[in-house]
Amino acid sequence: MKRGFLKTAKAKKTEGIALPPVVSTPGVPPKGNGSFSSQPIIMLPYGKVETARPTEGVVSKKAFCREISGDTVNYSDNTIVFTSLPPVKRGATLDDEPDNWAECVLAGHIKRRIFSTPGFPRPIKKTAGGKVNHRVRPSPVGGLGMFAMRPVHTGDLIIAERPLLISPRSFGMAVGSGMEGLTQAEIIQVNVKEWEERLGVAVKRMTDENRKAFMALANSHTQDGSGRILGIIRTNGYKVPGLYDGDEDDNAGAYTAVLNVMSRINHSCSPNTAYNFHMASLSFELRAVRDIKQGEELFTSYCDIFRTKSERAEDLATYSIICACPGCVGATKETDLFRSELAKRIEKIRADHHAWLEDHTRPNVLSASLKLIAEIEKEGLTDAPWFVFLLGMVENVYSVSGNTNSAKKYLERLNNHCMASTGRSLEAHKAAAHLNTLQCNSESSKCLARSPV
Ligand SMILES: C[S@@+](CC[C@H](N)C(=O)[O-])C[C@H]1O[C@@H](n2cnc3c(N)ncnc32)[C@H](O)[C@@H]1O
Repeated sequence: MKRGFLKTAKAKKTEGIALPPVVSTPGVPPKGNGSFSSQPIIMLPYGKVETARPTEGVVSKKAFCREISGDTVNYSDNTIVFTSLPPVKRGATLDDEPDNWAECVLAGHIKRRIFSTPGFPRPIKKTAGGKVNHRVRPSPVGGLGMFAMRPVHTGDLIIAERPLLISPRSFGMAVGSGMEGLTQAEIIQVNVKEWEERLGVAVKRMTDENRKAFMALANSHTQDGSGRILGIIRTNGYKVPGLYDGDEDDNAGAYTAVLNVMSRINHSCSPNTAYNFHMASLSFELRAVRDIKQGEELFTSYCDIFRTKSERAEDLATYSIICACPGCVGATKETDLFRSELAKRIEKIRADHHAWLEDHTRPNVLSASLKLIAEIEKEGLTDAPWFVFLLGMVENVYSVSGNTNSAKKYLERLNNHCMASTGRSLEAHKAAAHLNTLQCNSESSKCLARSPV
């Protein structure tokens, strides 16, 4: 297995270039502390894009790779590192490393961050009883999809998987070096071509098996100038929570992961699963956000589902998806309003609940919470990051009122949903304190966005 790094060459000027908000993309070589936030963002095109003039022969930047040890972490922050994580022995096979490993294109400081995660590299989590809970097969929605092999309950782990590839979501765009006279579209093309070559270094480092799986993934970017690898990343990438250059909420500095199995999951605006990224094991975990029947298709959301149908449609166009999920087919003005105002409604109930906790002569929030839980379930939004608040408040009211049976039932639901949305049980991360720190506003849904990005 080759280990190497590729230094970013100097260009006269660089700008951030990033894909539309919900699409995963390659990334910008970070400056200094790796912040891209001050860089202007240019969205990569999608759909059918006419090529202007051929840009053959125009070179934006020079780059080189050299072999180094996978355990090395003393890079400068703005070195782009090509590495296998967790580190594997040269020539390792999946028999040696059954949990697999990810080929990574990372800024030096990101590799250090991963290495400094307590417990890294942990083995990936196993499903209950080691059972295989999913299957990939043709989907009525389009191409292949993931399906439940057996009934799964809220919070159950469906699959834990290491990515095939982790790479930055944006990349620095050189606008000098012989590119005078080119249009912006042409400069983007030169840079996209160069980025494709760099990504090719990481893909080449994969085992034959992993490379074959990677190259077989869907590509909905065949006509917009993306190379094949970039197209696959844009179609299948998941934003990697916790890995970012600069600000966490700044999509330009985010990283994206492509997975063998989980990248086969299709989109729904009323998803039945949620994903988490577990840094210590460098793996993604997919869990059910409601009970799922055997044979049901599994879905995640590729966009912010707390937006209106037309806003969601705009986001999904970058994947060439015209969504026909029940949430879109049955969309009305009321459901649009329900989705976009959900966070606010929960926040209001939380405020009323706190007031009740201070003064029990005030009305409690039981009926308002139960009503909203039923509405959320009907609209299929149980992966809302704020859903746990409602369950927690119902449990709390029952508990304070001495209704222990109902309190127990809601505590169990709360625990399952906590598991589903955070990957940990309530107890495991002292959730009472932790959950209270989650912001109950639409921003939190964005930063917790679980979709392929
Ligand atoms: C991450 S891949 C999902 C797996 C893909 N179906 C496959 O065959 O590998 C994303 C692509 O799947 C298709 N897709 C996913 N969800 C869809 C949906 N709800 N409706 C139509 N097409 C969808 C689109 O072509 C999209 O670009």
